[in-house]
Amino acid sequence: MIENKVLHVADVQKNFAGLRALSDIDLTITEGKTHAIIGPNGAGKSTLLNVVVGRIIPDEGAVVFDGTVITGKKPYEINQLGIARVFQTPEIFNDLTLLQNVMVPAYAKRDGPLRLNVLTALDSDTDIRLAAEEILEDVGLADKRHADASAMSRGDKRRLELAMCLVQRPKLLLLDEPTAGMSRLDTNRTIDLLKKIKAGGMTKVIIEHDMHVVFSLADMVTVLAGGRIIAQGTPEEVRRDPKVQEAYLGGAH
Ligand SMILES: Nc1ncnc2c1ncn2[C@@H]1O[C@H](COP(=O)(O)OP(=O)(O)OP(=O)(O)O)[C@@H](O)[C@H]1O
Repeated sequence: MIENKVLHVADVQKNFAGLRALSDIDLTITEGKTHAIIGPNGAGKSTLLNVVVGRIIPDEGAVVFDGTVITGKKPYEINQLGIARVFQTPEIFNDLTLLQNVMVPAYAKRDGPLRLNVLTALDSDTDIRLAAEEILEDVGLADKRHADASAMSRGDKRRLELAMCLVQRPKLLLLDEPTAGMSRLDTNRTIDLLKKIKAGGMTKVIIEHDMHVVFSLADMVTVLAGGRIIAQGTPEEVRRDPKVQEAYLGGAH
């Protein structure tokens, strides 16, 4: 079977004032798979994600998404091409209801950078409203759809932000520590939700410190340390790799 590569990060380098944050990063992500990126603090994981979404321009190398070089494109252009990102800290609109929050990115995907009249359109566009309601159902927030986002728990905020990405029906979903700060119960609910999304065939890249989450979800794991890839493989291969145990797991887990 020929596997389709959705994303290719090709020989990327990034320096910050003399600090080498990313060195010789060459990484491919296969369609339909969940690919975890792990590594100790400061390994370069967030920098790599920022390069993919266009927030950071690499000094060298390129990112190819779905056959198109996206290096140098603006974040909203990359988003429109089909990459959505869930942030470590949810970026939601506190003054809007949950439903309105999910409708806003659906407009952004359809119409480009936000239209000035987006808030008045929120009440009138039936297709987008129905799509948003469906996604809220999927993430288990349908009964709260008319509540203000400001009143939500942290776990619910993170699920709302996931819904805001899913409504765009991205080809590639990037998740930056989706379970950070969650209770074990909320973590397990998030794992179940992400498994459900996986069944729908969406490709995902997930940065995660929680090994329970990584081993529950990932088909492939890339390990970064000091801005370099030190290991890649299935979760089992990576778990057994002595370099990984030394650099990341400390040999203790
Ligand atoms: N904008 C910046 N300016 C200067 N240095 C930066 C910048 N962003 C990141 N760095 C440095 O680059 C290195 C990689 O940081 P990055 O945030 O990508 O690591 P990380 O693996 O995501 O870490 P964590 O798990 O702690 O979030 C670190 O040494 C960090 O201090």
